[in-house]
Amino acid sequence: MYGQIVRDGLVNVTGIEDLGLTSPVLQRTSDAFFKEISPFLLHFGMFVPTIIGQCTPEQQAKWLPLAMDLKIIGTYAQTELGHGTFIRGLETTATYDASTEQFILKTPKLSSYKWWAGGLGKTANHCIVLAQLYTKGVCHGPHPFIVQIRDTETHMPLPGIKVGEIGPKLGFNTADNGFLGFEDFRIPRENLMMKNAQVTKDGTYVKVARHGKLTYGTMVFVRVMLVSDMAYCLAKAVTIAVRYSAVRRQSQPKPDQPEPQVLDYLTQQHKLFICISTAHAMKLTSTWLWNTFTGVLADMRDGNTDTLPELHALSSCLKAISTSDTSALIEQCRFACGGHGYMYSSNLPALYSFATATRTYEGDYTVLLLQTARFLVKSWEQMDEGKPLTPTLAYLEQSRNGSQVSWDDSPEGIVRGFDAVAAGRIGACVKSIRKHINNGMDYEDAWQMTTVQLVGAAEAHCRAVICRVYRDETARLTAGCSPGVKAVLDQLSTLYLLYWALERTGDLLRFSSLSERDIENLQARYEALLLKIRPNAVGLVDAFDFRDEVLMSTLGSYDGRVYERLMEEALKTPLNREPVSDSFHKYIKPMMQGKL
Ligand SMILES: CC/C=C\C/C=C\C/C=C\C/C=C\CC/C=C/C(=O)SCCNC(=O)CCNC(=O)[C@H](O)C(C)(C)COP(=O)(O)OP(=O)(O)OC[C@H]1O[C@@H](n2cnc3c(N)ncnc32)[C@H](O)[C@@H]1OP(=O)(O)O
Ligand SMILES: Cc1cc2nc3c(=O)[nH]c(=O)nc-3n(C[C@H](O)[C@H](O)[C@H](O)COP(=O)(O)OP(=O)(O)OC[C@H]3O[C@@H](n4cnc5c(N)ncnc54)[C@H](O)[C@@H]3O)c2cc1C
Repeated sequence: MYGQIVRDGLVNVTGIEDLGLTSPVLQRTSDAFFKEISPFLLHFGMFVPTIIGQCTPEQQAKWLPLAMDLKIIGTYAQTELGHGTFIRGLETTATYDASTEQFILKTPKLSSYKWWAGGLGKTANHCIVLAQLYTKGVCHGPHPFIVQIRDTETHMPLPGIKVGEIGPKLGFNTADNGFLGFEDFRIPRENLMMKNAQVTKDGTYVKVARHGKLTYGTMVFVRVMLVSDMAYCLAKAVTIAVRYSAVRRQSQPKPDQPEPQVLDYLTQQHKLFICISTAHAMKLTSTWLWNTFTGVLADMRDGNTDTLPELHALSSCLKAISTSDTSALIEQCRFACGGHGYMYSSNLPALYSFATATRTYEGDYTVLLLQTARFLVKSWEQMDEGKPLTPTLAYLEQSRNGSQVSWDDSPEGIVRGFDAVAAGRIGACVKSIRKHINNGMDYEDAWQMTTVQLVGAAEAHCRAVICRVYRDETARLTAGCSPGVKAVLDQLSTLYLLYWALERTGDLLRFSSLSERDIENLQARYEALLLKIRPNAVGLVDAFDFRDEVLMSTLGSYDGRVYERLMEEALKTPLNREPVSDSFHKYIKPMMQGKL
């Protein structure tokens, strides 16, 4: 199994390399080899980006060619058995020894062991290790080190290294996630990645970066990438589910009529068409977020970190919401395919297990939304002090006078409605925190007592951002399209707004003049729109243009031969190699004969 995985991974990687393509393409082509993830994903997805983002030019000149030519294979080992979210609580230490100009790495107890790094179990021979940096008796917090853990000739763990595979998981089972412990393991001083902080030969700590969290830069990059990846995953899942729903015929709503395609049921359209819209919404939002990210990187290259807090807040909530929505909607695609959606050969289980993992890694959902909430509350307080708001929070101004937004069910009106909900929920959080403080709580406790509301406010902010970006980008990108294409894409973006307006009627009743009659109108418009989209549903998923080799699905293949493919896959299962399993003779027959 592992051998096949590595072989496929190398065919994929070297094939891309031969074509001179870059690692984002690796993502896409690896899907033709793996239903889940390549064992080399962490190498290209985190090890290489960290060398680029955390090393000096001299260090990059040493390590980058080796990594890009696969002369070394790396991963990213930050999380430990005892800590993942709380990076400042990481226990692995790197203590500088000036007499030898080395760092001594230690995992002082079991909970300090690195745990989870993809590819660490059996594939990688190097890794980025986040460790608490000690020099001259002072701890300077978590810093990144590049560490060789295996002999590049024999692949044996180096002396002082304890490394292995963590065992089966819900998914990601082609990623050999591993554990790693250090017993007084020494590395050269130069293996501290020194772009943002340095230690001189005599052990003096020199802070380079003006912003204390640039060490966390790789995580921001990956979170930005994951939004795009979720769009891609969801597009695959809804392609499978819509094509299957066009093939599947079931039940007889009208006597003497043939069984209809299940795609003709309004409830099936309700399950699936939001998935098509959401894939588009997240793809357009991810491109917008990527452009924001590259803009902030450019600012930081000019020494300006002022735009980093907004990027952290955006990447945090968009990663949280895109992964949460995708997990839920891929499961909804699985539900829409009945029993066959539960078959591994449908590829929906693998897509789900991949997406649901992404809701956790690279920052847990709740934790990241609270990061965004921290930025929202700070922005509200700055608005109260008359300071300017960042672009994505401009809508807070409308809440300054506290007047209720009048409901307008046009697409732009609905977008403004979501702005009002976000502003209202943030304001409610600020009010709650201030109430608790007035009742004698300190700020930290007042914050903790408001965290349920804060998570909701961050989600509302994120939903408002997605709605606005999706609406604006659709208008911009369809300006030059044919009327037919424009009409269909407008239907999808309007469906997204109507769907979420109906999902958030409570908030809209609270923070706008939405009435019960307005809700009835929304529901009627939504249902009518489902019927309008139905004729184009298969065409819309075909437009995602997934080859069968990438979709890897018995239900979603282009030719629609679902039952033949299900049977073909069934007959391949090892249990069907012999008509009678030897377990019959060993166990079942003796049991039947009372001999067990
Ligand atoms: C499979 C994917 C397929 C395709 C994707 C394509 C490419 C991706 C490639 C590879 C990825 C593949 C697989 C990934 C495998 C998974 C890897 C991992 O999971 S790596 C480990 C990830 N771990 C985390 O994300 C940990 C989350 N925890 C944190 O981020 C922090 O600890 C947290 C922010 C939660 C809290 O830290 P703390 O020190 O307590 O900070 P505090 O809240 O006090 O805030 C202090 C201050 O700092 C600001 N800040 C915090 N984080 C950041 C940041 N990242 N950037 C900038 N600023 C930050 C925070 O806003 C606050 O500022 P103020 O004081 O408010 O000014
Ligand atoms: C498939 C997979 C692959 C991974 N790959 C890697 C990898 O390659 N490299 C790597 O370093 N790591 C990796 N990880 C680890 C991942 O980054 C962590 O699991 C993730 O950051 C969550 O941290 P945790 O496990 O400590 O969860 P915890 O933070 O312990 O979460 C447990 C619960 O506590 C809650 N919680 C925690 N802090 C707070 C708070 N401040 N306020 C409110 N609630 C809170 C969480 O919301 C959650 O409900 C991977 C994980 C998975 C699942």
